Amino acid sequence: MTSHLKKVELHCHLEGAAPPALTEAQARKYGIDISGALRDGAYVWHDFASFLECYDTVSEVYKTEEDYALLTETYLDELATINAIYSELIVSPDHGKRIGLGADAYISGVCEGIRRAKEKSGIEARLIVTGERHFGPESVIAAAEYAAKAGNPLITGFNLAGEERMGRVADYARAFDVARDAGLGLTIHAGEVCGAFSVADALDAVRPARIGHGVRAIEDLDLVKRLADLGTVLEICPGSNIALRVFPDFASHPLRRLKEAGVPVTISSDDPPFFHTSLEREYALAAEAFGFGDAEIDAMTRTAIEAAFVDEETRKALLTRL
Ligand SMILES: Nc1ncnc2[nH]cnc12
Ligand SMILES: [Zn+2]
Repeated sequence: MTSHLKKVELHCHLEGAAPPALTEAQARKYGIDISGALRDGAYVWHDFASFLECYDTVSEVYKTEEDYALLTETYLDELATINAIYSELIVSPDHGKRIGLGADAYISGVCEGIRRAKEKSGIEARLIVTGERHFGPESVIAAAEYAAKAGNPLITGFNLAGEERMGRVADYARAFDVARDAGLGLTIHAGEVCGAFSVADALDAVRPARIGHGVRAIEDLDLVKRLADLGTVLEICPGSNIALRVFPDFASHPLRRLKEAGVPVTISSDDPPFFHTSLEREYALAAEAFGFGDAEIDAMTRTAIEAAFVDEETRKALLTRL
């Protein structure tokens, strides 16, 4: 039982957290046929590439500032009911631009959702702006420049997501220079679809404080030691990894082995309804599938707070609440 534990998540894509019922209502509101991406209350995809397509299709039904406020508020309200005290949401102002809403209105809607949720439950949230590899290096640089110039105190990090098989991390390094110079925390999706080399790439080209997933580092034990020595924090999303068949089952998932090798690990949900999961289930899995006790799970939550992209005052307050 992990329902009583305080929870924190460092890795959740905002549009990836859209509840199917809300997406259905949005599609109806705009007269959009969503049946290719959402059927019988579940998102439809069959591999990583079709998951990314489904994700982009779902994103299309969130169109206005208020749609984004509602989506953010809905997700954070749900998190608050399971004892979550902090969430970092991965957001794509680029998407706001693509749909004609504009990056500022997109972010402003998300911030309004954060404000509403915090007013009700006290839940804290911050935003990690992401570039998407499959839209190319120039769009990733533009996302970093937007994040750097926004001057929005809730934007505290920069990420690289999307099709991991497209290009190498070095192709996107300039975007991370921009983000680093602006004082943003850095994290990169790596070692999810591609093997250990992509995690090594991330360390060589950017050396981020955190890596999204990173689980396939287990294929190279020297690299695992390097992660442990550097203290690079992994944002591990076991349910996502099983749904995307990165590993065949929880018994072969390396969460425990990475932790025992001294790599700082944390638990997140990634794109919960797409992967038939939730932060609540990920915490339950930590106990039931991986055999961690309450104290070990609390220690991972503490690691997450210590690695969070927040100001020191907020970090201290979160540690006190834990
Ligand atoms: N798990 C994932 N990996 C890469 N890009 C993503 N975008 C949304 N979810 C993602
Ligand atoms: Zn992700």
